[in-house]
Amino acid sequence: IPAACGNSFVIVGGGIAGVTCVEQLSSQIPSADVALITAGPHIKAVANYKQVSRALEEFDVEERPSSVLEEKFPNLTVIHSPVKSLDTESHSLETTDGQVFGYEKLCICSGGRPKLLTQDNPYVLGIRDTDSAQEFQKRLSKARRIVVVGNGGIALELVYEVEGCEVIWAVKDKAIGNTFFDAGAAQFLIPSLEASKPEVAAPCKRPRYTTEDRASGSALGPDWHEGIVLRGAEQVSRRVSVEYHCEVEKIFTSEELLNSPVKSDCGKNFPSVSIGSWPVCILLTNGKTFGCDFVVSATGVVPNTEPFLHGNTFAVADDGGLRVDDHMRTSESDVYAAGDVCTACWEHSPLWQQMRLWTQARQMGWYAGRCMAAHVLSEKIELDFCFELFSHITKFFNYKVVLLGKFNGQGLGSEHELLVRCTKGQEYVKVVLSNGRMVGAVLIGETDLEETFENLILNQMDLTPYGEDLLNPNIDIEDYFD
Ligand SMILES: Cc1cc2nc3c(=O)[nH]c(=O)nc-3n(C[C@H](O)[C@H](O)[C@H](O)COP(=O)(O)OP(=O)(O)OC[C@H]3O[C@@H](n4cnc5c(N)ncnc54)[C@H](O)[C@@H]3O)c2cc1C
Ligand SMILES: NC(=O)C1=CN([C@@H]2O[C@H](COP(=O)(O)OP(=O)(O)OC[C@H]3O[C@@H](n4cnc5c(N)ncnc54)[C@H](OP(=O)(O)O)[C@@H]3O)[C@@H](O)[C@H]2O)C=CC1
Repeated sequence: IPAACGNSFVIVGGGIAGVTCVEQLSSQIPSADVALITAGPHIKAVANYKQVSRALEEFDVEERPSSVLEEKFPNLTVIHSPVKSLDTESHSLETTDGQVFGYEKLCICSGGRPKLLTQDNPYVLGIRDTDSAQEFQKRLSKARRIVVVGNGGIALELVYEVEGCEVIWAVKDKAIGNTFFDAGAAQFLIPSLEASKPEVAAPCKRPRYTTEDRASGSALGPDWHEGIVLRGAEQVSRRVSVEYHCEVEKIFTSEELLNSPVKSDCGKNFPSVSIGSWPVCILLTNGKTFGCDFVVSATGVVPNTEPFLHGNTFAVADDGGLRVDDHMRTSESDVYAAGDVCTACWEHSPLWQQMRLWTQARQMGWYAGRCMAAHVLSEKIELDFCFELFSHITKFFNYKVVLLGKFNGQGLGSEHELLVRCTKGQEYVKVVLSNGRMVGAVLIGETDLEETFENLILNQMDLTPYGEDLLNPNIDIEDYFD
């Protein structure tokens, strides 16, 4: 092993968490030597950052050459090579191209990878980065029917965006979108799946993930599908059938199918299709079988700790993430972690929970950078305000979606009540109250309520006297609480 060259700070991962961490550290201690080691040729950076309210933020994400970052921070070196191994005892790591780096403080921001239903099945795809999105697009262009498994963010986006191909959507739950909302919101959204998609009026400001871009390894993010054509081989618009309350029993390739007992079932639901015409067939736990061109496994992510962290004794959470404390420190000394790779294991604010999202990757990266700087400068630092209240803005089925606090009553058991207001095709507003105080909200559509509700959640005012008037559309709630 060549002698390790010493860097004060090393950050692994050029996604949003890693890059934000680098930016924060380099701004706070401009004289510090910082190395960013990342597997892909590009880095991801936050652009057009906008603080929508105290807790809500919006930003675009740009894929940039690393030289842009190096020009901005002269003491930064970016290395494009995957980390192969880490030795926390000697405070050094080695990349696959044989370079060895020492560190005073290290931050691991290696993200996550799709948690696939099954490994090594060529008919089961996951979507994570530019490469996997391109592979999906290529396969889709020749597909007549796909099966999407999973009920979270990627599935919600795909079933709405894919055209020219029949989509069978298999969900474990009794309603769609269970990671983001409840059955009421799902009912509000379902008609959008049956209607045709509205024309997109304004072009997307964010960079498109074109086929020229090589994979960066970083996760895709907001609007990733707007840069690519998600069209199958058929001349039909969107056609989605939802299979509720089921999981995958088995996935058969056509060869396996020829000798399998489910052979006669396959095609039962679609009698006009001969069994042999599909390359793969999926058997669901509700007893139905579907032949299809391929299966999309949109079944979540696993933190990216393999294989380079082997040989160390990191404490790992149940979800596979590196456990971090309220200063983003892992269990290994001088090693921090941020973004999808880590699991927040401090005692959470009653209104916050971790979700592996773009915003949290930025916030954690930024806070980890601050903590690393504070620790070398022997300064005190307290958990940042951004971990007080969970907040997320996104878009599903072309509706603006805002989630605040315990938006699904997470962890509240039966100790909560719900107020709901819904206007079909326009808005869905749900408020979660606990002991008369607002603890969460789901706002779908242009409700304009996010700032007021955020304040009501943060100030924990007793709302009992207002009763259902809280959602009375004839009362201007903003004035009410001024
Ligand atoms: C299809 C899709 C759509 C999404 N849409 C949204 C959305 O609309 N809103 C939202 O909030 N979130 C969304 N997300 C989630 C969001 O993209 C992630 O939470 C976020 O990008 C995580 O950032 P990260 O920096 O932790 O990890 P990543 O972006 O995954 O970055 C990890 C980095 O580590 C590098 N790396 C990995 N292993 C090594 C190694 N051994 N050595 C060196 N480098 C390594 C990778 O190359 C990469 O640069 C989406 C995710 C996907 C997949
Ligand atoms: N607009 C946005 O905010 C978007 C965010 N993302 C983020 O990107 C990441 C990846 O997205 P995605 O893959 O959709 O992950 P999610 O975590 O959002 O959703 C995964 C879904 O798959 C279900 N699931 C897990 N295992 C199985 C299984 N074996 N069979 C059937 N269903 C299963 C989960 O159910 P259960 O929860 O019951 O385990 C859950 O409904 C997530 O962090 C997500 O938050 C992605 C796209 C858009």
